[in-house]
Amino acid sequence: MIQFGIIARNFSSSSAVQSAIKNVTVIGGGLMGSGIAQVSAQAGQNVTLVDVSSDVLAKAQKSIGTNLGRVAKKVYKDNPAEGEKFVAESLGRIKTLTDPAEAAKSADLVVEAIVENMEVKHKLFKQLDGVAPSHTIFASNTSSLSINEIASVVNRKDKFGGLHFFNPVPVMKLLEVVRGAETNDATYQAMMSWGKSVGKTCITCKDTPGFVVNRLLVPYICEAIRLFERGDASARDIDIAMKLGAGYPMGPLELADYVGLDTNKFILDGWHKKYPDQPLFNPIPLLDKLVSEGKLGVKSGEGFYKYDKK
Ligand SMILES: CC(=O)CC(=O)SCCNC(=O)CCNC(=O)[C@H](O)C(C)(C)COP(=O)(O)OP(=O)(O)OC[C@H]1O[C@@H](n2cnc3c(N)ncnc32)[C@H](O)[C@@H]1OP(=O)(O)O
Ligand SMILES: NC(=O)C1=CN([C@@H]2O[C@H](COP(=O)(O)OP(=O)(O)OC[C@H]3O[C@@H](n4cnc5c(N)ncnc54)[C@H](O)[C@@H]3O)[C@@H](O)[C@H]2O)C=CC1
Repeated sequence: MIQFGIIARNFSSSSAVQSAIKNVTVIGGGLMGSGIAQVSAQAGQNVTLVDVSSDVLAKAQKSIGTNLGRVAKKVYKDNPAEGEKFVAESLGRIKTLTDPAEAAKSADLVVEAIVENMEVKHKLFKQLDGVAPSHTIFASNTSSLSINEIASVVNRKDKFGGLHFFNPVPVMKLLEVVRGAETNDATYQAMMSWGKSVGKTCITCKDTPGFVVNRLLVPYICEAIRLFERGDASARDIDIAMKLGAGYPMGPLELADYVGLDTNKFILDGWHKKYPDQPLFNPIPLLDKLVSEGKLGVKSGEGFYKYDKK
């Protein structure tokens, strides 16, 4: 229920925050990109959702429709017709494309949520920099890569920053707004207002590894995996401990499965390579083993727990 309050705020005119950004291009239609497209569209913005795969785009449209339905059912519980209108209008604001360059031509803001790979992100932003209007702001939703390093390939470094959302995007209330070394004040202010306009509470972060949340969350999850690996407690007991003893909505091993064990490993390995003297970032043999066995968590049907395959 608490989560729902923020969803309602996205489009309640009395409390909505206005943003100069009206046309948003979201690149990557997976887990995060589809959520970012949803919250933007339900806040009244024109959204272009881009993915290299048209199958992914079809799947994204379906899941956005389902999640908007969840919102409508709650907000318009006494007025189902209005709820249907809300879903149809929000969906109507999202168009899909497979060509990022085409999509960037009309964007005030591009939010990138593609695969967590520096080379692939560089290739994309280099291409977009050549075609997007000069006023267009570029932002990355990266979990663990450096914003400055991603921005290094574009000319508009002053119009580049990080907009880091959390999974599930329609529910999680936080947005980390990351100022890169060259992000100018106007870009930073525009990102903050845009974040508020899509219903998020924004915090300001420097371009440090994991910003705020992941810098704390990833080592915490890793310590839980190490504790389990040592045989100090069962997975169930570790999760119960942190839910009932610390008030977390999910235990650390459940959360690791939810985020994806491959994603956890990718973040850890990247930081270990960059900061080999930080013991919190040391590789974890159990995590490596699970990932090598294809046990990636919820998405693969098994991680620390077993799940119905989606
Ligand atoms: C890796 C990174 O870079 C950063 C990250 O994202 S780190 C991960 C951050 N995320 C977290 O820490 C998530 C922690 N977990 C939670 O907050 C909660 O367990 C949860 C919100 C995921 C689920 O909550 P829950 O109470 O157990 O389940 P549930 O009752 O099904 O859902 C609560 C609400 O969220 C909605 N919801 C749940 N999952 C949803 C989804 N994927 N999309 C849209 N809505 C969703 C439900 O409809 C429900 O809404 P109402 O209250 O309005 O009915
Ligand atoms: N999964 C999570 O919990 C979170 C992930 N992130 C970050 O968000 C980004 C995306 O993550 P997910 O949504 O989980 O990944 P995902 O794998 O669900 O989606 C990525 C999508 O990008 C598409 N794609 C890849 N290259 C592309 C390109 N050049 N042009 C257009 N589309 C392309 C893929 O087809 C895929 O559909 C990553 O940088 C990740 O680190 C941030 C917060 C949380």
